[in-house]
Amino acid sequence: MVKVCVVGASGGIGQPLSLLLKLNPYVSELALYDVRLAPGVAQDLSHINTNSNVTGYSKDDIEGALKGSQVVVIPAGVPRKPGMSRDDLFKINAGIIKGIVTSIGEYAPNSRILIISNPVNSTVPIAVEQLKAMGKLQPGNVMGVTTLDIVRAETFLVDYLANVKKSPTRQYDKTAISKEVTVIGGHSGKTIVPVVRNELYIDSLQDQYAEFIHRVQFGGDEVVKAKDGAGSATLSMALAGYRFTETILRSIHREATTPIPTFVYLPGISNGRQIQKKLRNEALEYFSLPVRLVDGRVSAIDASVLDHLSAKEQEMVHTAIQELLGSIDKGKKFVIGSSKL
Ligand SMILES: NC(=O)c1ccc[n+]([C@@H]2O[C@H](COP(=O)([O-])OP(=O)(O)OC[C@H]3O[C@@H](n4cnc5c(N)ncnc54)[C@H](O)[C@@H]3O)[C@@H](O)[C@H]2O)c1
Ligand SMILES: O=C(O)C[C@H](O)C(=O)O
Repeated sequence: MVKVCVVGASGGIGQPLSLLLKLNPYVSELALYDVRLAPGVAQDLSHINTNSNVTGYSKDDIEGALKGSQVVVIPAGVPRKPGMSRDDLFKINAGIIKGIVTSIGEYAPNSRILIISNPVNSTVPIAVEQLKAMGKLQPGNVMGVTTLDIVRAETFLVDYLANVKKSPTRQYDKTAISKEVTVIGGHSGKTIVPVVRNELYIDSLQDQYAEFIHRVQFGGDEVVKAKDGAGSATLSMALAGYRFTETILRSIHREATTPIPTFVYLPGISNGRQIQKKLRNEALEYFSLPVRLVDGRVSAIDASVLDHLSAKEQEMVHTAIQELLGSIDKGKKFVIGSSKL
């Protein structure tokens, strides 16, 4: 049985994510931490009659929340408003993530750390560098959550295919088609690279293929615009964050899991160096790719998806890498300063 801690539990993502985790049979203890309102959210959830115990921790007790946690999920920090990029959140969220990860290094150094807070392309490097500086880094434990991009890609692919002539969706159910698409790279605009495994689908989409790619890459903007100043994706993100966390929990319980993409520190993973070569950029330290899990930790990267990329997908990977290099560098510099790089 597992203690899961949600840091940022009172927020737009934190609350529905905590609700979903309250329903998970593998969770024995759900620790909710936030700088505001977490005891209230925990009291509310504690009236649900599933087996886990829920406790809310107030601002000054992150130690209590983290101690004994095997999994820590972090949706803490500010969300975007219309006109902002995810990178605009760096100013506030970089410090928030550094602080939270420092506490994790102190109180739950062996936990799996699932980072939702944006900009993911920089917050994950911040977490890794901070743990490194503390001598507490276990690279397979630090995962940037990119699952929302996959959820979107699955949804949009089915939507587009349902509307094109000669659609193969008439022959397959939605779940089967969902398995034909994944997303690699990073979590922002052009760093998001949707990969459609079945060429038949790309052919069917024709000129809507470009539209499909754009919607996956900029799906976050659609939500930010529609929420009109009230924040960004929360409910679809809670579902995505739950899907990722559930996979980690199943792996901890020795269940076989299919490789799931996550944004990881390549040099720290067993076959990470090979992946850097495969991506033809040995300076690239982070990338999201499907990973194999052992005990809920990344044990290796499954890069088979890279072997079958179309020319267009290769071009998108190249573009993604150029942008990622800058965002990663910015995250690293925030922790270790430019002089040591
Ligand atoms: N990875 C993704 O795919 C993805 C998707 C959607 C949103 N996000 C990001 O997730 C973050 C949260 O989004 P939201 O909509 O839930 O925002 P929100 O403002 O509704 O909630 C954030 C919560 O974090 C809390 N918080 C702030 N500083 C904290 C700290 N130091 N310790 C603990 N809690 C703290 C706040 O009190 C608040 O309750 C944003 O950065 C957003 O950009 C990422
Ligand atoms: O778009 C955002 O700022 C939130 C999130 O990263 C998303 O993709 O919805």
